[in-house]
Amino acid sequence: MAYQKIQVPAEGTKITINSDGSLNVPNNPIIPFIEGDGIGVDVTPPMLDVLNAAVEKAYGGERKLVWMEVYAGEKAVKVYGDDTWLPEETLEALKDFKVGIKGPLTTPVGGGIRSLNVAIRQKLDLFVCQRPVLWFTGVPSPVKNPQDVDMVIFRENSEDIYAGIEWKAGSPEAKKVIKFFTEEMGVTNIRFEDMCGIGVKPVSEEGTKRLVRQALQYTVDNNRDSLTLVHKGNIMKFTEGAFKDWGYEIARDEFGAELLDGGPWMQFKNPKTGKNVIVKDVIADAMLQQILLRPAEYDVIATLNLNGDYLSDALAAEVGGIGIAPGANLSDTVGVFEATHGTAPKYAGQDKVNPGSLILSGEMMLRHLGWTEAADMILKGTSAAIGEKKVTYDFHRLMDGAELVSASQFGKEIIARM
Ligand SMILES: NC(=O)C1=CN([C@@H]2O[C@H](COP(=O)(O)OP(=O)(O)OC[C@H]3O[C@@H](n4cnc5c(N)ncnc54)[C@H](OP(=O)(O)O)[C@@H]3O)[C@@H](O)[C@H]2O)C=CC1
Ligand SMILES: O=C(O)CCC(=O)C(=O)O
Ligand SMILES: [Mg+2]
Repeated sequence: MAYQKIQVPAEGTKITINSDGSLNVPNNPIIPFIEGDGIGVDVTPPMLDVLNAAVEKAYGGERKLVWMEVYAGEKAVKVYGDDTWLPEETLEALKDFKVGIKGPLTTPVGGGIRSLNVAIRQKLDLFVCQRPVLWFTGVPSPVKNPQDVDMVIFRENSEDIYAGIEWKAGSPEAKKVIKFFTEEMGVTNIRFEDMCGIGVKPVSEEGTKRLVRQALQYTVDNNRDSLTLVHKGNIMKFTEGAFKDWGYEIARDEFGAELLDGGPWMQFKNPKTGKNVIVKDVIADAMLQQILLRPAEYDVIATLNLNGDYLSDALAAEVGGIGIAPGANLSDTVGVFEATHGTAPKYAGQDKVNPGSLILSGEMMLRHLGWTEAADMILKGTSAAIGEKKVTYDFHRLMDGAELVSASQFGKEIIARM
């Protein structure tokens, strides 16, 4: 496709998909990136620098990432004109080039445009939001044993109330939906019908199973101990409760799991290592307590969209906060990597915030490409920079004897230690 504003670099090559579904990664892949709103200008440049340096150090001149800027959010409006927040060609490029990375994008609260972040996930059907939570030695943490926090969240990314099916209180649409519920569906407990916003929470068997399948496969491939289904199925029986039931079903039908002590927990042998894998479930509110009090008992987590959003920030706090919380949005063919945090507008443009989340999202991206040597170097450099207490404001305010560095300097400290 010929792009209107996106400049495709001449020297790069496109990543393609092999017939077995794996990525065919050339030595000079073109990687689309979105700078992001707010602190996007602060975290994206150090991320690009660190990834370039890691690839150079790992492979000499043999491999190179060829960056291609694509636009979304405020920058898209500047480049394309009024009200073009998410140009069609940005979505096309992410789909076409298969692997990309993005900074955070602003979503107004209570009105205005719907989330561009969510739109990218939904339009590209990036149904997995994978967010690993791991403590780096020396990072300040509010829990006593942060080394026990080692979890990977698989958040369903395409359904639940994030589908954005809702109507404003008092609108003719809300009134029509409420009328349908009360007159045709026997609903008697909408308390204040006249001025009542109303939303819909779709959760499907297929949507649940494709997410839990990926989480179980990750558990097997990475020889992890357990998978926990997190849900609020006691209250929302046919959405969150069904998520739990479908999750156990796929463990049974596709991974050979059997009931443990009469159930509902299950177990199966990892076919690759022989290790016993436990499949369990926890109700979401209890889980927020469990991750604080007994983090060692949790490993891979599969959950619905909203629970996953809450859990991501809560768990990130245990290992230093959302300044160091990476993630990936994945479909079977496309990956768009992004940090867990948002645009933190009060810090925008100050070269102050922690670029660690986006840098570690880049680390995940390199691993996704199979460029593990470069990915390992980023982990090494990040761990060493923190270990030597060269940290941004978020860690500095909680660490004794640390040296405060800017966002860009933190990137340089990582590069110096790779
Ligand atoms: N995927 C995405 O693009 C996301 C976008 N958003 C959007 O971002 C906007 C702002 O959301 P908000 O709720 O304020 O959440 P943010 O994640 O943007 O910021 C909340 C707080 O987290 C801390 N923080 C965030 N990023 C960093 C960082 N890189 N380094 C250090 N600390 C950090 C800061 O804490 P402190 O004040 O303690 O220093 C900040 O005030 C909204 O429009 C929201 O919709 C939100 C989440 C994800
Ligand atoms: O899209 C947004 O504005 C918020 C998204 C979010 O909080 C998340 O994905 O963790
Ligand atoms: Mg969030």
